[in-house]
Amino acid sequence: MRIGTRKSTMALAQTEEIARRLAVVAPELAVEIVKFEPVGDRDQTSNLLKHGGKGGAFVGEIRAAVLKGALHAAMHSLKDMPGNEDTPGLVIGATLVRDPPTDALVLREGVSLDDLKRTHGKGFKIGTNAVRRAAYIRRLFPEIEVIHFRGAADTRVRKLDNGEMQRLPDGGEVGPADALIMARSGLERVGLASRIARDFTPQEMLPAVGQGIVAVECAAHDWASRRHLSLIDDPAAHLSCDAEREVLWVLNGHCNSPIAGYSVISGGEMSLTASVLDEAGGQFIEVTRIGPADRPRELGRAVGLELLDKGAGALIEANRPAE
Ligand SMILES: NCc1[nH]cc(CCC(=O)O)c1CC(=O)O
Repeated sequence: MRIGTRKSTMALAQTEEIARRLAVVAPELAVEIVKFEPVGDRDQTSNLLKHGGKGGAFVGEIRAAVLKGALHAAMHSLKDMPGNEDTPGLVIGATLVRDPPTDALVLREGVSLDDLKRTHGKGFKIGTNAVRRAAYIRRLFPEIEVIHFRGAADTRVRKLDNGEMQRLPDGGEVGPADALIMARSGLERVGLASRIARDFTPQEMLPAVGQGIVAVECAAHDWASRRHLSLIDDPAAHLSCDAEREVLWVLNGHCNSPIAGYSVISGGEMSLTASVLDEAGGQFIEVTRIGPADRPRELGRAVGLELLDKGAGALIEANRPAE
């Protein structure tokens, strides 16, 4: 099985995890990891919107290789997979057991959490490229300055520590950052979890749809690969994937939309919370519903429709990038 992946430290760690799990359940299968450097990684300056958002920037080239048969499978962070359109011919063959879904604060060396608290965020620069994180951090620390910050997980922390400026698409630059907000799971995968100064609970900062879940995509007609991938599929993660992504689908979420969604399964029930914010964090619509865990799409649909009833559509359209 040839599995395609980005070549960042985090992506390779995720793909190696897939290979390890396949080796346990299908020892006869030879796995080859094929590294790609998609445009979103080659260009470290532009806003991702220029490359068709996260979808175009990170997953487009690898998907094309699966579709033409050059790869049997593609590794994706589920969080980075576009949720408002299908890719005909491809299916998610496996979702791995979910890693911690939450976001965390990483401080520049020499800066303490007390400094941040004392200033109530004043004069502090927090780097992130995610509209959702920017919106939540502005709710938590209203006076904080949020700056555009790009790069693979380990690169981002290195830029923070070195006090590097972030180049901007318009030729200017911002920085240096005093802190970053990043996914705990990503930091763990690149061996930087010890740098976490504070974890945000899902209540403080609702995770992105699919955060912490590694997905493996394959061709719909490739039954051999589908059978192998089904052996490493975690049913609970797959149910959460289906519920959370249904919300994105109903909301027609684009790559610049501040949408969050997180589900928890307990016994036979699933609780799904999703929210839509504006970038300034001033407007905030949140919905929670509970339903049978084995009907995740129904639950996701109900949550998505209730968000629309409460006015989410206008917030999402206001942030939609021009075509
Ligand atoms: N867009 C980058 C990305 N894609 C997935 C993760 C890690 C978390 C995950 O697996 O969901 C990250 C890094 C981050 O958000 O800090």
